[in-house]
Amino acid sequence: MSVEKGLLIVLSGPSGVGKGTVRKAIFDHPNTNFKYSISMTTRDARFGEADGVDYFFKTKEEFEALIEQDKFIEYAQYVGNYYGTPVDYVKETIDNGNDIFLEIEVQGAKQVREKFPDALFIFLSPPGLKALHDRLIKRGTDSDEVINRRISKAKDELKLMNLYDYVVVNEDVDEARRRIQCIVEAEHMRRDRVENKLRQILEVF
Ligand SMILES: Nc1ncnc2c1ncn2[C@@H]1O[C@H](COP(=O)(O)OP(=O)(O)OP(=O)(O)O)[C@@H](O)[C@H]1O
Ligand SMILES: Nc1nc2c(ncn2[C@@H]2O[C@H](COP(=O)(O)O)[C@@H](O)[C@H]2O)c(=O)[nH]1
Repeated sequence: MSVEKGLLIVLSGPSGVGKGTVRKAIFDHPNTNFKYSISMTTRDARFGEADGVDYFFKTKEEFEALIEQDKFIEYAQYVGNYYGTPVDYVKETIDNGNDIFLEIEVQGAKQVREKFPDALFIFLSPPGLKALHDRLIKRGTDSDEVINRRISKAKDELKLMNLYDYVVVNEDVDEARRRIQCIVEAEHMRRDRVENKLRQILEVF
C-alpha cells in the first residue's frame, strides 16, 4: 500500500510580521508534528543565528551553482540577497507522509503554488503598516535603510494576500499560532473526507 503524502504548508507574509516568532510558537507546542524546511540564503548571519539551524548560509557563487543544479523548489532575490528552499528535504518529507512547513516571502510562495498546487498557503498579516514598522525597529537587526526597503516591499506584498487560502492577522502570537494549527487540522480532515469519499465511489465498481 502506498504511503499517503504529507502536507506542504507555506507560511508567507511581509518581513517583520512575525512569521519566525509564530513558527517557533507552533514548533514549541506539544501538538505539532511538522518538519521545518531550513532555507538557504546569501545574507550574512545575524547575531545569534547559526548555520544549519536558522538558515544554511551560502556565498552568492555557491547559491548560483545550486540554482544551476536545480536544487531549489523555489528561490527569490529579496533586498539584495538570495533565499531558497532546498528541494531534497521537502520531497523526502512529504513522500514519507510527514507534513513540512515553509516560511518564505511571496515571490517564492508563488513559485511553490505553480509546482505544488495542493499545498496549503497561509498569509500572515500585520494589524497595520505602523505595527509592522515598529516590529522591524524593535527587532533591531536591520539598518534604517534596510527597514525602509522592507516596508516598501511589504506594501506590494500585502496586496497579494487574496491569492492565499487563508489570512491570519498576527495581533497576538499565541492566537495566530492557535489559528494556524486549526487551519492545518481542518485541512487534514477535509483531505481525509475527500479520500474516503473517493474510495467509496470507486468501490461501487
Ligand atoms: N504579535 C506580535 N506582537 C508584537 N510583536 C511581535 C508579534 N509577533 C512578532 N513580534 C515581534 O516582531 C519582530 C519581528 O518578528 P519576526 O522576526 O518573527 O518576523 P518575520 O516575519 O519572521 O521576519 P523576517 O521575514 O524578516 O524573517 C520580532 O521582534 C518579534 O518579537
Ligand atoms: N522565497 C524565499 N523567501 C525566504 C526563504 N527563507 C526566508 N525567506 C524570506 O525572506 C525574507 C527575508 O528574511 P530575513 O531572514 O532576511 O529577514 C523574509 O520574508 C523571509 O520569510 C526562502 O527559502 N525562500
